Amino acid sequence: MSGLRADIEFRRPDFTLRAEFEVAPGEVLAVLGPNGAGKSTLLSVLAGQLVPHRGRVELDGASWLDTDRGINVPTHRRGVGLLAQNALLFPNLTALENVAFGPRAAGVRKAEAREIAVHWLSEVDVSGLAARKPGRLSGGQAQRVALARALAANPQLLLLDEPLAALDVDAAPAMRGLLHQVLRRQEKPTVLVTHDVLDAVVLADQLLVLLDGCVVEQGPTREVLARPKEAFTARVAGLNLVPGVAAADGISFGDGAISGRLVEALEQGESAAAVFAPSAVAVHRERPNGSPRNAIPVRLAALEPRGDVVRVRGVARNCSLAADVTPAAVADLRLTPDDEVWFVVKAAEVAIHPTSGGSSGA
Ligand SMILES: Nc1ncnc2c1ncn2[C@@H]1O[C@H](COP(=O)(O)OP(=O)(O)OP(=O)(O)O)[C@@H](O)[C@H]1O
Repeated sequence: MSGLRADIEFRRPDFTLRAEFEVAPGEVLAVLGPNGAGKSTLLSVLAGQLVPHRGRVELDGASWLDTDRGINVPTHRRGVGLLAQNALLFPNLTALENVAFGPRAAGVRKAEAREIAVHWLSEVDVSGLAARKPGRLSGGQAQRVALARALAANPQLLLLDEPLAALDVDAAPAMRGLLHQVLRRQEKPTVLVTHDVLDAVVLADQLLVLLDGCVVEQGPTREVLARPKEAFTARVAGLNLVPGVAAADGISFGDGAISGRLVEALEQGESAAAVFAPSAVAVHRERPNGSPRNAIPVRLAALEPRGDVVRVRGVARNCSLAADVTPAAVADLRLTPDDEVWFVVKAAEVAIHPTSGGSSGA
């Protein structure tokens, strides 16, 4: 089979990681989980830096690791491209020389390695910085060069380890948008470790949630996040996420629509999601008349006290949604599970993100 297949069991005295997954060529798998869940351990096993007690890792049918057969291909022969939190560029080389380094190390002639580097610097939108050394690059620019360097080596497998975590709030969205563009053109499998659910929404086709070394959720990103089974996933998701397809000023979602702010340019019909916070949602018994706000029909599932507010959970066309309202509002509206209500949210509070994957989910 082509793509990545892994079945791993890694033990430490107080910790065991068990995970089994496949990532098809061109697909992105996001691994999400709290501190200590085992995300870095999993990446290190894929990269060959840690050897598990039991396991198999295969890429395009070639075995990288098979503990039963005593196979363990060393890191430098796995063809893994790694983008870490920090760019880790060679300080004495220019951006261009940093990117050309991988091809040169693989025996490509100087002029050709330079051409490859020029191509990848342009793919990540930093052609103008080719002659600069890392000391004169911003964090976001350095991370783009590091991405170009990882891709220029023509890796069999791309590993992204919290690639946006060290960027400031201005640089992270731009880099996320760039990764979205670059990864959708990739033909190799990618594994992305992240704390940020938005990275999974925008970049990943598949999502694997780890808790204490165990896989607690696994499946298409939008399905897992729209219908989280685990409280942890619902909490990290923390945001309402409605999968659909891009429409004029938002998404269409079944026979309804949700308007919002486009985070990136989107073509109509492209797969997209509307993302908004539970605190932005008001709950109404009747559909508000003549209001420009979004109104989504919801069947209530549960009411959970959370500090000063009550989290009202409901389901709209198979998608779990949450609203945070005051206890007084819950009492006024006499909300109880199974009620049919309207979740109302202003378009200005809704972000429309492109999402990975071909299926519309609408
Ligand atoms: N070098 C090590 N030696 C011993 N135990 C370790 C080592 N590295 C990690 N651990 C432990 O293994 C478990 C998994 O850690 P891991 O770093 O894979 O988690 P993580 O999900 O990447 O966490 P974070 O989000 O904090 O980076 C944790 O219990 C951690 O304390």
